[in-house]
Amino acid sequence: MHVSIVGSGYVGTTIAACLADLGHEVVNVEIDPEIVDTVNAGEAPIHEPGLPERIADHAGGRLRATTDYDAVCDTDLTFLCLPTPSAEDGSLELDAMRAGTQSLGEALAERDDDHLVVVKSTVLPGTTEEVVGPILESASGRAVGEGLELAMNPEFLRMGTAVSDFLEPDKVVIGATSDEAAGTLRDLYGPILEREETALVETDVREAELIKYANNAFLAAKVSLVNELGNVAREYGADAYEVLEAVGLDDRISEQFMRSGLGWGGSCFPKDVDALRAGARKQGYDPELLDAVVSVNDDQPRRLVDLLADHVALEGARVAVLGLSFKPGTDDIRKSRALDVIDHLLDGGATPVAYDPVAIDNVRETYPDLEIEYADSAKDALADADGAVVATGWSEFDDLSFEGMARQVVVDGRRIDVDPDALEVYEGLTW
Ligand SMILES: NC(=O)c1ccc[n+]([C@@H]2O[C@H](COP(=O)([O-])OP(=O)(O)OC[C@H]3O[C@@H](n4cnc5c(N)ncnc54)[C@H](O)[C@@H]3O)[C@@H](O)[C@H]2O)c1
Ligand SMILES: O=c1ccn([C@@H]2O[C@H](COP(=O)(O)OP(=O)(O)O[C@H]3O[C@H](CO)[C@@H](O)[C@H](O)[C@H]3O)[C@@H](O)[C@H]2O)c(=O)[nH]1
Repeated sequence: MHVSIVGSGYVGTTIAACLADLGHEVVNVEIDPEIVDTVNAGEAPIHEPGLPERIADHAGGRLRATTDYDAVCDTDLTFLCLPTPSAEDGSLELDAMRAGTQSLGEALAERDDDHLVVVKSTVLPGTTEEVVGPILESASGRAVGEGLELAMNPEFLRMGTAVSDFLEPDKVVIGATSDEAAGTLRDLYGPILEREETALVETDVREAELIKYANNAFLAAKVSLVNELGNVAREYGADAYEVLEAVGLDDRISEQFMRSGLGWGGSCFPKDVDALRAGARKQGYDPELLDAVVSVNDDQPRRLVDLLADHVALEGARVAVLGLSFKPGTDDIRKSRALDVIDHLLDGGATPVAYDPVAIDNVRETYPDLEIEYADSAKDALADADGAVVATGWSEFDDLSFEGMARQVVVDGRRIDVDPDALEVYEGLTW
């Protein structure tokens, strides 16, 4: 099929390369010309395992990128992979969705062929039918249901494993306004749906929209619960990892998402839980449990720095910060807990010396005024440091040598593999 994808960020670029891999002709429509040039040069604009080789294989062939919305006219369907960030008050902000939908609608006005528009972005119930649909209709002069179809198809891929998550998902959720729209998506995902492990969920648009938020809220809540249990375990002098490993053997609970420590960050959980909380309040419901999920999470970085401060006077201390990305395997630093750790260290008067294998440039560009030092390796970050905090669980931190530190005081928010007996102080946040 011929597919256009509006927005070539983490999701749009990944699914474009994967759909090209499945044999579709794909064009990314993106406002950032630098991203467009990068994709057309056969390179990945983000760090994501499996993506560079796919873009290199298909760019100039089944995959291209452009800033020109007219490209959608040569395609059968368009995915909207636009950002849906939080506004100041945590509510869902739809400016980019509105602007992108308007441009898409204007482009589609030029053609009267059948076209399916699929909302891939995470949006609250009602957004697809009450915001996207009407903008499309007014900008295109066409009516939804009359050759212009609308669907919502949330995405569950994770950063760091985005390619395999997309190609080998647990489920594909299709919320369509017509059988025709659902059928087009079933055809598009043919090889993915043929896998025995892929469940197909066909539902109404509103349910599809909410499934995505419920999924993320559930996972974020699980990690916050695990962190609360971890904090309690530590007070009892018990190892939360041993406790939760046993708990996870219960099929009803599962072993996944059981890593306690510094908590959840990233481009999705924080904004999606906030949007759901704000949305629920707007509907007249007070989401007390979700509020607690956030406050437990918000406290973990401070707890980690307090733990360090039990052993090292922060004022004037040189502190190695190991890891900056919000999780291993990605250069994404959005709402990374490492940044909160850095803020607390700075508040305490310490000098953070940060190292990350792939995310340093993103931090430098995003926070040019951040008064920290950067190191080219973990070894360099640790050199002469009075203490170290582990903020992201990159595997290269396992079995790291802490030699060269002024004092071998290590506090760990991610449970890396270390030999505690080889260190002056080793403290785990929840063990
Ligand atoms: N990142 C994830 O892991 C993930 C997973 C599932 C769902 N989602 C959801 O997918 C959506 C996109 O997320 P993302 O992480 O890819 O965002 P992103 O910020 O990485 O990418 C969005 C892209 O859209 C481009 N853009 C903005 N306005 C545009 C316009 N008017 N026309 C064309 N391009 C425009 C931006 O330049 C950017 O490259 C969000 O709703 C997010 O919640 C993200
Ligand atoms: O046991 C765990 C598992 C995760 N995390 C943290 O939780 C955050 C999110 O991790 P993960 O879910 O693996 O990464 P994301 O790429 O943010 O993916 C989530 O957000 C995406 C965007 O909505 C969804 O598509 C995915 O299904 C959902 O897992 C990260 O900070 C992790 O460090 C923990 O602290 N402990």
